[in-house]
Amino acid sequence: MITRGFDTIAAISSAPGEGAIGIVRLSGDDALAIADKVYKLGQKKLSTQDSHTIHYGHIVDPKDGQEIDEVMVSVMREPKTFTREDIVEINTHGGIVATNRVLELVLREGATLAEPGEFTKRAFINGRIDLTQAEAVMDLIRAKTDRSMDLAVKQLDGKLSNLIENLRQDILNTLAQVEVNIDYPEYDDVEEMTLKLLGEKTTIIKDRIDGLLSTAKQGKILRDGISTAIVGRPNVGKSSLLNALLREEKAIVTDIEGTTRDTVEEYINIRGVPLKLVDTAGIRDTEDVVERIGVERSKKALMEAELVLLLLNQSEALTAGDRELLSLTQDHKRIIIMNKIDLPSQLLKESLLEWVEEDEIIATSMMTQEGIDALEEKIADYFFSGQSGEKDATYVSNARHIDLLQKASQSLDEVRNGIDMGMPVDLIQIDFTRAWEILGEIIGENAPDELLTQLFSQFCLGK
Ligand SMILES: Nc1nc2c(c(=O)[nH]1)N(C=O)[C@@H](CNc1ccc(C(=O)N[C@@H](CCC(=O)O)C(=O)O)cc1)CN2
Ligand SMILES: Nc1nc2c(ncn2[C@@H]2O[C@H](COP(=O)(O)OP(=O)(O)OP(=O)(O)O)[C@@H](O)[C@H]2O)c(=O)[nH]1
Ligand SMILES: [K+]
Ligand SMILES: [Mg+2]
Repeated sequence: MITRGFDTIAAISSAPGEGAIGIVRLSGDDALAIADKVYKLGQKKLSTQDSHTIHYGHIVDPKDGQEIDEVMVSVMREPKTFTREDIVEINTHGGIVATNRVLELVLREGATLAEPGEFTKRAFINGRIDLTQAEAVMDLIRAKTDRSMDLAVKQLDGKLSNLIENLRQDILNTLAQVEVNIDYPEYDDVEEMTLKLLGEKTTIIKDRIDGLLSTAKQGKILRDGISTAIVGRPNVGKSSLLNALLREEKAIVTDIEGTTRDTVEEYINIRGVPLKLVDTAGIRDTEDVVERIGVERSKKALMEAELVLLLLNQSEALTAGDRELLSLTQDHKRIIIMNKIDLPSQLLKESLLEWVEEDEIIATSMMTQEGIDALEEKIADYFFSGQSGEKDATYVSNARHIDLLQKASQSLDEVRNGIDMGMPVDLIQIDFTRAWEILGEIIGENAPDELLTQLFSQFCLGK
């Protein structure tokens, strides 16, 4: 894909399906020439228009003169464009047929169908953005909460890139200083001085890398959300809890056991902590085929969850089913919710302490909303212990970045070991340089084709 280089690509850049306006985007040297072939408004030519202007007209099939759509066409000339190539955006009437027909026409007239992410890939290859910014484009599209969106926008702005660039510059400056020392060994203690310099810089740079790595756990949470399963036997109030947290009657609530048949997923923001919340079918043995499949899905959601909200009905005594769930979730990060405290109590907190830690328990009523606030606080505390207010911090959230930062940190450990073991400077320099190279991989320097293909193939078509 990368070697194809500079042909002119085209794709539908708006969401598939019906919409008010659809966008067919072209990028490359022939974008304007191709657009001219299909655009019609009197004698007007798009190729003679100023950059960053928009034009009313029609898309007409040059073969038979048939009018395809009434459009607005944006003309953007390189280099100040998304891809750093000439870009034409044809704004069609939204709808599957109009956008598809315009796309087919420009493909017939010389454009090549863009691969997923190819526009963004060109922005990267042409040097407008680095790899972390390209990855941020995808994160931005996928973001499900305000916090994950904020995180992606910062990365798109180059916040992470700048940090990485600065670290690399520091390493480079140090290496240059080491070279100078080696080239001019006028003094007897030059070796000692050089090792001292390397040692100090290694500590400073490694501290900064480790500092970034320490944000990884929270970064991942902010980006992906915490997968949270609401589980419990039938009728304990799981769907009522989902609705209470969403503040919306999303899931069906009835007094019939087995109301929820399938898992229901929602993204929500609880005090800055994004959750992927899954309401599940009440877990019990059942003859009902559909419900049984639902129960299997509940167990799967439970197993995959990072956080389990286990509901008990405190107006009933603990059942065998409750005990099974208590033991099944033992090794999970969990909150035990004693629900229905508006009803007379049959289940004492004290009797639960045999099974669970006191601070795992919280009491609620979905009828009176009592305890919802405390629950939200507990969830936020679990993951942020009061730090969720740090809006301006840079978080690393991407597994690829985390992996490379760890490797860079390890190379610096090697540098430190080398110094401690009295290794020669030129060997120590190798590990120091290695850290510089690894940091370069984060921003996509010398990125191998396979990596780019793999990364950009995860993008949407037309992006
Ligand atoms: N119609 C339309 N809307 C869109 C996009 C698009 O491609 N087309 N975008 C697609 O994702 C996003 C906007 N992202 C963009 C990022 C950079 C440039 C750009 O032209 N950058 C140049 C020039 C900046 C300037 O004029 O100062 C540059 O960085 O050199 C354009 C769009 C969201 N909205
Ligand atoms: N009194 C009282 N009733 C509640 C409370 N929470 C839920 N309920 C009621 O309990 C019944 C079951 O609630 P659901 O939210 O459907 O329970 P569920 O756990 O999702 O049930 P299944 O999906 O069937 O497993 C409904 O009639 C709710 O109105 C509560 O705190 N107090
Ligand atoms: K129910
Ligand atoms: Mg339910």
